Amino acid sequence: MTYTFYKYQGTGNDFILIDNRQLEFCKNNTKTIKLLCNRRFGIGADGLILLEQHDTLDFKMVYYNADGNESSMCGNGGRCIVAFAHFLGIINNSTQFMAVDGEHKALIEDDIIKLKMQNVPEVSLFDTHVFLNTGSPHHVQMETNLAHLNVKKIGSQIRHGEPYNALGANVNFVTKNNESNFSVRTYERGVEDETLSCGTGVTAVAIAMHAIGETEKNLITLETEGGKLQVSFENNNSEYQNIWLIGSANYVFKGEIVC
Ligand SMILES: N[C@@H](CCC[C@H](N)C(=O)O)C(=O)O
Repeated sequence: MTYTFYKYQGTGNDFILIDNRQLEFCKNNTKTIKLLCNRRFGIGADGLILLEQHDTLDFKMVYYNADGNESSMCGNGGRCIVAFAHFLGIINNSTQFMAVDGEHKALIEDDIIKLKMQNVPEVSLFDTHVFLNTGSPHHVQMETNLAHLNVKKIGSQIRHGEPYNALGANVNFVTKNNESNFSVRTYERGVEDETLSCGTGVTAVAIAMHAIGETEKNLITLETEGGKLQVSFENNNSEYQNIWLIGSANYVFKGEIVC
């Protein structure tokens, strides 16, 4: 079968998007999805996302990492699929859609997509790092020399080591620039490399920095290798609520694949 694919990126986290409302895409073929995401033998992407129909909401998002496996929530992918649904004419400037971690609301203002994330009821603090789940599991640790850090090597060791082991976690390294601005580099599980930006990752970083007292702000700017993102939230009795991930999401190109 021939499918039209669309390439989108959100602060350099790039995705193949496919309109699968007819449920024709070979979604259980891990090898094919991995090949499509390969940067030398395929289209090249950090992940592949299917837009499918949902009974009560505007659409459903199905997310696969570049390794071909379906995974947990992707924040940048969530912002990209909203831009894609808008391009397809499925939605206007606001939407409610289903993802693997539940319902999400989103708002569109030009190329800025504001995505509401699930509440975060628990943030685990350790001497060296913070662990929390923002739709995907995230290890967050502060670093003084972010620019020279070997993110792939150290991130991989942490992702595969105790206590994460085979299930793994995404690993975020952070430097504080000021009360409301932090720089972040992320090693992504399922891509098994550093990506230019991770949406659930910067969300985790903003909340972690608040939880450990590095900031009292509730609107944080995160500088990633692929650009700026913003995260806003409320903290009520140690649960983080009303969390929004804000940033650009853009169409790159389209093409055809046969599989
Ligand atoms: N790029 C993502 C996170 C995608 C999921 C992650 N790789 C995992 O498997 O946990 C984002 O923008 O949130």
